[in-house]
Amino acid sequence: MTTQSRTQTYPPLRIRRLDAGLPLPVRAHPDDAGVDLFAATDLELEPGHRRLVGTGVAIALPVGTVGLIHPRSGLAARAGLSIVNTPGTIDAGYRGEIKVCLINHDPETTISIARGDRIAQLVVQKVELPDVVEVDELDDTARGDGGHGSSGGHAILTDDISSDEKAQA
Ligand SMILES: O=c1ccn([C@H]2C[C@H](O)[C@@H](COP(=O)(O)OP(=O)(O)OP(=O)(O)O)O2)c(=O)[nH]1
Ligand SMILES: [Mg+2]
Repeated sequence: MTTQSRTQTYPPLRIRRLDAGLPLPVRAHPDDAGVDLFAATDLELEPGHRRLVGTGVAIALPVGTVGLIHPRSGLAARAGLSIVNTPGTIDAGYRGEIKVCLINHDPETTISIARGDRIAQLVVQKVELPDVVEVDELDDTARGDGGHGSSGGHAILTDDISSDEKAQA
């Protein structure tokens, strides 16, 4: 028995199939965030290689939303497949084919993808569209300009450890 279900209705996601031989992309489960996208072509990705792959669909997102193209975790864990520019950004005004820049992160094994395989997922989110306004000063905050590990607790790279520390380790 499911414990939760949709309580809200959402505007439909308008998808145009550019490739009638592929099924309409859908969510694997009704409450999933991602709509799975198919590969429109067969391809082989050698270790470390990347390829821009068509999905055979175009969409019309409402203004004020963005489509984010995320990798699928199963393929990432099993095969090392990911997306170079993850998450890819689909602008509301884009009407071309959604393409995915796949990359094989596995150091040894070539990944074979067949036309019709689900290679990525589209997540639609609301987005702010503020005008860009130049200012001379920014307000003070507790963090200020500290970043990139300033709060500590990050992993130490082997090369960061001095030879004395290595000897003690
Ligand atoms: O993974 C992606 C990312 C983008 N796009 C499409 C939709 C998006 O609206 C357009 C532009 O994407 P982006 O702004 O990320 O690329 P850019 O390099 O800045 O190109 P542009 O100058 O066209 O904005 O390309 C895809 O099909 N797949
Ligand atoms: Mg751009």
